[in-house]
Amino acid sequence: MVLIHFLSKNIFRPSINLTFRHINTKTVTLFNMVKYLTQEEATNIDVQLFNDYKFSVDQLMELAGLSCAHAIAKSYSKEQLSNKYIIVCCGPGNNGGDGLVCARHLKLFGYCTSVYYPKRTDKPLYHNLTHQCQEMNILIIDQLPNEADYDKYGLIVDALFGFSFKPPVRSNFVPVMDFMKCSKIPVISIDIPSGWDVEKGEPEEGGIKPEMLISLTAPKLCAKQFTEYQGTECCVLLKPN
Ligand SMILES: NC(=O)C1=CN([C@@H]2O[C@H](COP(=O)(O)OP(=O)(O)OC[C@H]3O[C@@H](n4cnc5c(N)ncnc54)[C@H](O)[C@@H]3O)[C@@H](O)[C@H]2O)[C@H](O)CC1
Repeated sequence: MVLIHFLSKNIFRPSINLTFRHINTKTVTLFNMVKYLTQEEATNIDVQLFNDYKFSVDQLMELAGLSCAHAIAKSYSKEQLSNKYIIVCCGPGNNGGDGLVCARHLKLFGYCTSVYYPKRTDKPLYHNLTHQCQEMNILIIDQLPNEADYDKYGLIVDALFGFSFKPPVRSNFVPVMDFMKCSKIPVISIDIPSGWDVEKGEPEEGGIKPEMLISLTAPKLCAKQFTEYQGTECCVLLKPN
């Protein structure tokens, strides 16, 4: 889980106190350190970062995508993936933008990287992020891989929907959701496992089961379905319960 410690007084001041209290025992758990956010709280932090702290979306997205690439590289070595592709599935919102940035940095780290971006957002930021991927020779694919090609892929990065997702998934995204659910290629989700309710978690009918969740800023309530970890690392591999 990657926690990008943005400067939100409301969220992180209590966490800092707790961190100090636990330092002597050497058993700091993430569970005790951070608050799990509701959908509304996550949205409000975003608003606060833009309006009060004057961050731009480009700044935050670059930081988010870079952190995701670091978390992935730390958890899955190039040797382990043995030249298999990482496919980054990008959605229409900022979560998809994080995915495009992440893809660019993964490529810079030397991973074979491709992007599936079915519903491109018609805004300059997204045009630029897509252009940067293309300029870096990242393969942008228009079709999901066929079953026969699944063994060319070592990882799926799920950057389809983040904290603004409202279930159920609309029909045009069902094929990519099915790909992430059924392909057996390990999935890493950025911020929220796509298709999960941000607060209640996996849908009753069964959703994607990411091997790793990268939480941005702070985990959202759905992350309680992952085991918390001990230690002070800000990036660790979590196994689903
Ligand atoms: N402060 C931070 O932590 C930052 C987080 N970032 C990332 O931004 C997302 C949240 O981005 P947002 O644009 O608000 O929304 P999403 O990407 O979650 O998706 C909106 C997008 O999805 C469509 N949509 C919603 N529900 C459905 C549905 N049921 N079916 C189909 N499509 C759906 C909606 O229409 C929009 O088009 C956060 O999670 C982080 O990943 C920022 O990058 C940096 C700051």
